[in-house]
Amino acid sequence: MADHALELIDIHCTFRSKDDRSQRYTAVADTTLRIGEGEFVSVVGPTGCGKSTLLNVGAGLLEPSSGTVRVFGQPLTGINARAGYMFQSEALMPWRSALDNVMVGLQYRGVADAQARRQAEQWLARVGLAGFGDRYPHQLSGGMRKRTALAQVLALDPDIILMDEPFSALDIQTRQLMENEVLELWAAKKKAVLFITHDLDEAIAMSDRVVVLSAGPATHPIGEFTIDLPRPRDVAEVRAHPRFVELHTQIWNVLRDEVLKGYAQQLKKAA
Ligand SMILES: Nc1ncnc2c1ncn2[C@@H]1O[C@H](COP(=O)(O)OP(=O)(O)OP(=O)(O)O)[C@@H](O)[C@H]1O
Repeated sequence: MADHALELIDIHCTFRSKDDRSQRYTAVADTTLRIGEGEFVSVVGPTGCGKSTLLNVGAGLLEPSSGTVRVFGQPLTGINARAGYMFQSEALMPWRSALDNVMVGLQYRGVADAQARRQAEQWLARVGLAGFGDRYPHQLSGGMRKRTALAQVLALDPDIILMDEPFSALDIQTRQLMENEVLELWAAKKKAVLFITHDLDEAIAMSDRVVVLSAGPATHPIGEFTIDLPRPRDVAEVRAHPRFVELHTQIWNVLRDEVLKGYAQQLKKAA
């Protein structure tokens, strides 16, 4: 069905255990996740449950042990060329200026230098960094580096955007500013977004749909909620909406036990 931008169908992912190489660890099992064209879907789950694993499968960076990935109806083989990714960690090249960091993906795609420069400048301006193109990553604040990374992804105009806790390292005010900016840019272009987060408030404030994953091993979806809050949204203001509070309670009721299980597992691993 072409009305899905990304489909992960009956995905299983097993890894060799880090502690005992003869053992296998099933991180993800029986997981089906579909993202419609233009839909903003968040995946929440306890720490270490398999959120990034699923995102990597959607990106084509990790081949699942079994299951199918489809991109606009076509089976995915290799890297997902219709997707752009934004990860938790810094992806900027420290030896390149902000402008060069945004330009590099365009040049790699064969865009001529002058045009790549023009487009990169436009994208830096759109994310609020006009005039900062000649700064190197170490000369930018954490929020500015995230904006540069966002411009880098959006400049390539991907049909699917995969985001793995992109703002978790930011202070709360910068984070909310960035979340609102992402929502504005998304509303203008309506790309399919798969957004991974620990933060239930962030997931509800941003999304059309929130999928809750169980604690591992064999993580799988255990709840799915349509977020019927009005748009456009301001992520700070929407938290006071009575429907937000209601949805938060409903989702947290599903998530709470999994978070406790995940936490207990982390403690056991650390012992
Ligand atoms: N390449 C790998 N080899 C072995 N185990 C792995 C590998 N990648 C992930 N895992 C394990 O699979 C599980 C899920 O990891 P994953 O990073 O997907 O979780 P997560 O939900 O994104 O974590 P976090 O919330 O901490 O970001 C973890 O137990 C992790 O140790």
